Amino acid sequence: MHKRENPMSPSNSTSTNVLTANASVSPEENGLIDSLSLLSSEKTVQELIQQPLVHGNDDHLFEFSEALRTVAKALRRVTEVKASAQAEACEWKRKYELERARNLLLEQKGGCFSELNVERAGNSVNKTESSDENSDQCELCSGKDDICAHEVLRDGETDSDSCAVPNKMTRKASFKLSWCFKGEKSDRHKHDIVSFGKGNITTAERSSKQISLKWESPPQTVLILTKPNSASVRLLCLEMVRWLKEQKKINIFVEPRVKAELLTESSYYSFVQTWIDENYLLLLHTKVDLIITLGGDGTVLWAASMFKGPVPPIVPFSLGSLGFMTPFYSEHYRENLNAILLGPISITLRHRLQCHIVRDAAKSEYENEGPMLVLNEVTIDRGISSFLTNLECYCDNSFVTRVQGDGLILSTTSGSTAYSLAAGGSMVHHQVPGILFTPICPHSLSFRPLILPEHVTLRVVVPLNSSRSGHAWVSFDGKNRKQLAPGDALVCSMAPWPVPTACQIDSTSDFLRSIHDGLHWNIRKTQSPQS
Ligand SMILES: NC(=O)c1ccc[n+]([C@@H]2O[C@H](COP(=O)([O-])OP(=O)(O)OC[C@H]3O[C@@H](n4cnc5c(N)ncnc54)[C@H](O)[C@@H]3O)[C@@H](O)[C@H]2O)c1
Ligand SMILES: Nc1ncnc2c1ncn2[C@@H]1O[C@H](COP(=O)(O)OP(=O)(O)OP(=O)(O)O)[C@@H](O)[C@H]1O
Repeated sequence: MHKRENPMSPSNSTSTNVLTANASVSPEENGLIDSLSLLSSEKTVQELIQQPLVHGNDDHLFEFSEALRTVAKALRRVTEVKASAQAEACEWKRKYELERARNLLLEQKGGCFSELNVERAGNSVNKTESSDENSDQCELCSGKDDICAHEVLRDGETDSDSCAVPNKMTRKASFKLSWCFKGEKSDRHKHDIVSFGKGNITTAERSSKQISLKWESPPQTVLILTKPNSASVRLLCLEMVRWLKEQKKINIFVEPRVKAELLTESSYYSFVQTWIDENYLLLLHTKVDLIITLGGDGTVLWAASMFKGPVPPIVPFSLGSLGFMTPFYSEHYRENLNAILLGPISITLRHRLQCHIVRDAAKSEYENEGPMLVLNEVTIDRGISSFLTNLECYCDNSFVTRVQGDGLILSTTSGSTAYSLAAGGSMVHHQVPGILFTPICPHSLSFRPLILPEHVTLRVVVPLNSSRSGHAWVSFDGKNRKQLAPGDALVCSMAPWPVPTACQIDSTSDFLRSIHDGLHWNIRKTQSPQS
């Protein structure tokens, strides 16, 4: 007959663990306590269940061994239920992520397919086939040097309701983006940022290079956005609309206010398209190949704020006072637009920050606010309060600092020449990936501005105990001020949708020109040579 082993015998590994743990209690008690903690391991549970029953004179030992087996079985049932719940949760998560990825893909392809009945254009069979291949491989990447390509899209019959011009077939132009190196198209773009072959660490990419946009099909639809209340802007708009329509056969969208202005001028402009329902803006990026802004930096900010997702390339014409983001001169609009409609165009991808307000009083996630996208900066300040702000700042959950002063600016690199600069922050080239952390009038001699990497998530909390300063105020690109109550937080990270702006020359030349011309940066009379 098979000799059953005593589970408490030193030869048994489980019982060895059980018996050697705690010397201050009896072996039986000690074994039970430690066994319970060990039972959390699935292997241990299995081993205990498979233990043979104890046969011997010691009734206590027998009972103890039976109790252990019962506990082990119960724990195994719990583990099984938990595992199956986890598997189910994983499966739902996978389905959710698949569905989400599919929706994003559809959105990138051209908005809500089902709502708008957007189809791929059939004007070129080869082109459609090749874009199908690309979309299988990677929706956005189609070649070694290419960053992404748009597909040619066509509207169906059903989207006339919110648009002044009914059932007009408009196409989204197809384009390719590629990296350039010192003005040349480079075939050296690699996806590996760091390689460490043979133990030697080398880097291939440190920041994005100049990006070039090449049209694959001609752009056909342009959205013109204008600064309000300006006679010169209005005149230029009238002229530009006529020129684009008559010389370039371009479809034109304007804001409802501008359409009304154009019609007051002449009924000739009735071909210009607009929208009535603000929801139409959600799909505007699927219609528009280019955006032209006529105004100053504020008009570029306005243009960016209209697009909560992807943004078509912006061509900013300067009709303002400073024009950091507006490199094109309005006097030369014909030459500039001729060149841009033909392509290729050097573009700057201006990163945006996406911000959420997490309310302390919110009962569920849905009561929080966001995302709000900013091209320049998000500012948290003391508003009309005469007390210092008291803001706790965290970076990826690590405590950064407490801001005691007038407030804090979280800025993009595009915004580095705006409010952040005025508050003592550095000017940063737009292609340097980073988030600027700039205090406003900090009451501390040692508070210097920081630049943090672009992948971090920043959280600025108004502490619950901030009894003196109480509330703080948050504003987005200088607009949409909202109050933050004690306990509320602003959470901020890099948005996935940059604002592509056309360059006059290239990103670096335009940046340097803007700080020289706009700010007279480092202008000083040259010291005369010693005589
Ligand atoms: N003390 C300050 O410098 C201060 C205070 C408040 C707001 N602002 C800036 O104004 C911006 C809003 O601009 P607006 O045109 O709607 O308001 P606005 O008409 O009041 O213009 C503010 C000024 O900021 C300039 N500006 C805007 N963005 C810039 C940028 N990226 N680089 C350099 N200068 C820039 C504009 O050209 C304009 O001269 C905010 O995002 C903020 O950066 C600056
Ligand atoms: N299409 C628009 N609709 C409503 N407001 C707009 C529009 N375009 C611009 N604005 C607002 O008008 C204001 C002035 O615009 P903008 O900054 O372009 O002109 P500016 O002040 O003359 O130029 P600069 O900023 O170079 O000094 C800004 O606050 C901007 O947000």
